[in-house]
Amino acid sequence: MTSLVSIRDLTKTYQRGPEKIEVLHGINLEIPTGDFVSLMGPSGSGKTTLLNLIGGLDTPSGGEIEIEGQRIDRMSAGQLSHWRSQNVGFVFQFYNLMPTLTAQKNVELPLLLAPLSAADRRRRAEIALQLVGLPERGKHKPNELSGGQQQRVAIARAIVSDPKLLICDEPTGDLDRQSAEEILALLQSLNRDHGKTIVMVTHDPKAAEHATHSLHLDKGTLVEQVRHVA
Ligand SMILES: Nc1ncnc2c1ncn2[C@@H]1O[C@H](COP(=O)(O)OP(=O)(O)OP(=O)(O)O)[C@@H](O)[C@H]1O
Repeated sequence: MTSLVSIRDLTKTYQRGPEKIEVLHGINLEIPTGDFVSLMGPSGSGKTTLLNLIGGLDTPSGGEIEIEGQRIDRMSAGQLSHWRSQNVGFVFQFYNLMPTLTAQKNVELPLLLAPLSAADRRRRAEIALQLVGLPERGKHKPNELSGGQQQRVAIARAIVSDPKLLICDEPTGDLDRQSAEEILALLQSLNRDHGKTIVMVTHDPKAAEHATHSLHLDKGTLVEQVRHVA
């Protein structure tokens, strides 16, 4: 199986005042195309740091990150931002929707820089909202939607540019059990039926069970990798 993500000897050091703190200590990891990977571990173990490096939101202190054959650790800030917009969709715990915009306009946001007509943007956002099960909520503002519905809008925004990779940081962390299960089922369907490779940080072992593969980080080191039987 080919890898979508190849990570070699990855380190990340933060400067805190005069102190340098290494939070990732030489991670080696292959994520095959089509995997749904959960990333678990204690608070402060480096999960979000690793996730942000894979998604190109931050740059490593050492080592290599290759995604679909592209060395993203060697890209300039401008190249990385362009690469992200074409290749990665992001889903966060608190949805990060624009409160003044309708669901439809929130989903259209990542398309504003693409060479598309307004009608094409509208059509693509409608398709994405249909895919997440919210075809009739396009005109609603985020505060008129439940948490689960807001997360669906955020997922529609993440997939509207058709990226291969979805990066999810605690996507169910703010939801009740039933809404969480619905969001996890949606992520599973995007993985199985639409070929998205997903990397998801979670504290919830039940959420991790929906993944095909679990990784465990402890104090900046990968300590366990488990492949789930489908
Ligand atoms: N920008 C930063 N500057 C300095 N230190 C940071 C920065 N970001 C994270 N850290 C530190 O790096 C370590 C790992 O943080 P990270 O957020 O990756 O952990 P985590 O496993 O995602 O934690 P949690 O489960 O609590 O979200 C922590 O000690 C954190 O304080």
